[in-house]
Amino acid sequence: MSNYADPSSLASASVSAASSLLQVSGLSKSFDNNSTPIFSDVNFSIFASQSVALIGSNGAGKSTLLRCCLRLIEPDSGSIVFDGEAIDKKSGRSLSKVRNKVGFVFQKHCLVPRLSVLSNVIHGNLAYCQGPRNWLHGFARQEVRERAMDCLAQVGLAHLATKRCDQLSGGQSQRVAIARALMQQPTILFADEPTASLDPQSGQEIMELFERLVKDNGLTLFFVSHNIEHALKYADRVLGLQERRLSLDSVTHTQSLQSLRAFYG
Ligand SMILES: Nc1ncnc2c1ncn2[C@@H]1O[C@H](COP(=O)(O)OP(=O)(O)OP(=O)(O)O)[C@@H](O)[C@H]1O
Repeated sequence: MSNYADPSSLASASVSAASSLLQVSGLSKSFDNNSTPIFSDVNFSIFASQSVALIGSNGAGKSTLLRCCLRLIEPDSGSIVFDGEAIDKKSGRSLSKVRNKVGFVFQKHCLVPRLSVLSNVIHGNLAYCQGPRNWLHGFARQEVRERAMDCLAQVGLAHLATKRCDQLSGGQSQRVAIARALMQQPTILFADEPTASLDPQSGQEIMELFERLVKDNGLTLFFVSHNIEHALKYADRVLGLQERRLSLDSVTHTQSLQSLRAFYG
């Protein structure tokens, strides 16, 4: 487990923004004006090279919270400091610049089915490209192609570079999605239920891949999961949304399957 300033309590928001990669303070969100918020006054910090799991029942607001952290969904109130920069008031290009530091992996990997694995990974570089020519890997610069191959090697799929994505298994597709996210050279990876559609073995392999990326590459991981065994095994810290609050913020080694099951009530 990584060493970090202790977030074993809800006090993590008091740690200074300078020491955290992502600091969220007083975040609230409701979808309809004046309706009961999905969550309110959420405070937490994520530190570099940490793996942090976010758990909670269906509908607790996990995906919404993840997206609010980058203002992909606009929060109603609260402040967000990412990599030392307040992003509350940013817009346009300066907000995109911050978002480019974040790799996203979803339950549904959203690959382009008819394109090759390599082309899909190269798409991860689009944020850094000017013009549409780079959309096709045939036009991508050699260094970009080499980096894409390197990302594929990191997820163990270099040998499938030329295969079409609609010929991959679910686990392989998720690896391609991770390679595509790595192509962005992210500071942090946000993963929303990355193993939910995978069988237990493939799901574990994906979590082991994340673990390696955190330990060996120093990547920071923020993942949503309903799998509390994964949360305990692969996260340094676990956050839990319940009854519209972030009511759990704990290092995982003080938690157990029993305590996390109890959290679900
Ligand atoms: N765009 C939207 N408009 C209105 N309500 C929404 C919207 N997106 C989400 N919600 C509502 O917000 C609540 C939280 O949804 P969210 O998807 O964040 O929960 P979750 O904890 O990720 O759920 P699950 O574990 O089932 O994926 C739900 O009641 C959902 O219906």
